[in-house]
Amino acid sequence: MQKIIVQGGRPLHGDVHISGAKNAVLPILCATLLADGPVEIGNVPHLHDVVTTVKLLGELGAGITVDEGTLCRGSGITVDPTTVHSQVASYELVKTMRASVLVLGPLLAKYGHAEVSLPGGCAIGSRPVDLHIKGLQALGAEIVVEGGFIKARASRLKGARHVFDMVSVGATENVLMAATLAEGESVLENAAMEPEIVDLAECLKAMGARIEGAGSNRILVQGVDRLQGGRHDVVPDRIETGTFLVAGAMSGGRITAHRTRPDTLDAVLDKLRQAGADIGVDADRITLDMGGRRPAAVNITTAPHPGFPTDMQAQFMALNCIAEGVGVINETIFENRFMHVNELLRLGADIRVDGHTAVVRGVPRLSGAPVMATDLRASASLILAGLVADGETTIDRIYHLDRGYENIEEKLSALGASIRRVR
Ligand SMILES: CC(=O)N[C@H]1[C@@H](OP(=O)(O)OP(=O)(O)OC[C@H]2O[C@@H](n3ccc(=O)[nH]c3=O)[C@H](O)[C@@H]2O)O[C@H](CO)[C@@H](O)[C@@H]1O
Ligand SMILES: C=C(OP(=O)(O)O)C(=O)O
Repeated sequence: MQKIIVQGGRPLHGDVHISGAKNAVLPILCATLLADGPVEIGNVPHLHDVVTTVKLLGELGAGITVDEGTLCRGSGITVDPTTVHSQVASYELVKTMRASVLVLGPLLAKYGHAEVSLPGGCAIGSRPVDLHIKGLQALGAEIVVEGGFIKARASRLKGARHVFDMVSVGATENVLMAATLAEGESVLENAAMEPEIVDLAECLKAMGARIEGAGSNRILVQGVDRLQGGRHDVVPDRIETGTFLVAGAMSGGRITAHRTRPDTLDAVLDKLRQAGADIGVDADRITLDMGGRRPAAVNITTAPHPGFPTDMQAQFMALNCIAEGVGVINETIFENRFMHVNELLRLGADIRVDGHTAVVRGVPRLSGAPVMATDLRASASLILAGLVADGETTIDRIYHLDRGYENIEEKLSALGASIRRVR
């Protein structure tokens, strides 16, 4: 089992290059199933979740070509869906990565049937898929849940107006992908507005889909008979960007994140400014300068985009742990996303949890200790805390981290952190 060892106390300075977004590339890889020809995807991050998705597409029969380093940004993956011969996504793969459920809409729309294992819950919450199912049913699919599988059929999906009961990123993605090949017009109301939805829509449009309004809560899709191959570069990862900026802020340093998209990070940048950081923004660059200051505690309530992202909650919890003052964090998206609290307590943090609310009283110093990663962003928060703790912090179970951060140790080392992976 691999571990990460961090020696705390070094301010971070310098430049970091941001990778393509995990939460954009996974739906985009699934969307390639809709095409009648090869789809080339650029700026693909090297992540375990990407490997799992590629494995799933391979199991369905798609041809996969990986072009390492042939593109100036990230690597490229070409998916040729013309050889797909199976419409069944097995439990073995879906259970390791819930984004696999995003093959449901594309397979159903393209082949008229699909069987996808129910993803089940995960450490951060129960994560149901009823909204995905209801949205596809609105397009005319017949769906039963049987033997742990979602079994869907439709001779051809039919465009419809559908209002999502609540904002769901995954359900919006699944239904949006399915609607591209449905007959006639679909109107998706109360749609999620995340930048990853916009990126998915851009990729679908490059394949010939007719979509308007992605990024707003009302998406219009004119169904087409077929989608062709195309090419698309994945949007930079706003959560990776935010994680590095928080690391800079906690350490009192100055860092510049390159190849990012500041316009996807408004809520996070606002909170960093409130914490006392000077933030400079360019078209594809963000510079954070803390000038050696200790951050001020910030209050946070997670919400669908453009609200504060749940995927940045754990990292800001780490910031509040060493901030001046008291920060109150409300988690409204996932019922169990405070798994990092007990580990942060082991480092000397002062946190009290009551239901969905955590009250964090900043302490001047944390002290290094062995801790255990429980999920992806919890792992990131423990690294951030370790970077400013006295002495050594050892983080166990870091396989969670490899799902969503490309070369995090190398990137942090280049900024001056003392961090290494041991096997
Ligand atoms: C709105 C939101 O912030 N979504 C986050 C969610 O996306 P992800 O797509 O995983 O989750 P959803 O956006 O679908 O979930 C939002 C909420 O809706 C509920 N729900 C969802 C689907 C469904 O069929 N039924 C149902 O009740 C969920 O339990 C949750 O409380 O996790 C991702 C990974 O952390 C984040 O990148 C997304 O920003
Ligand atoms: C929890 C996350 O991802 P997933 O939905 O893939 O588990 C995340 O990106 O923070």
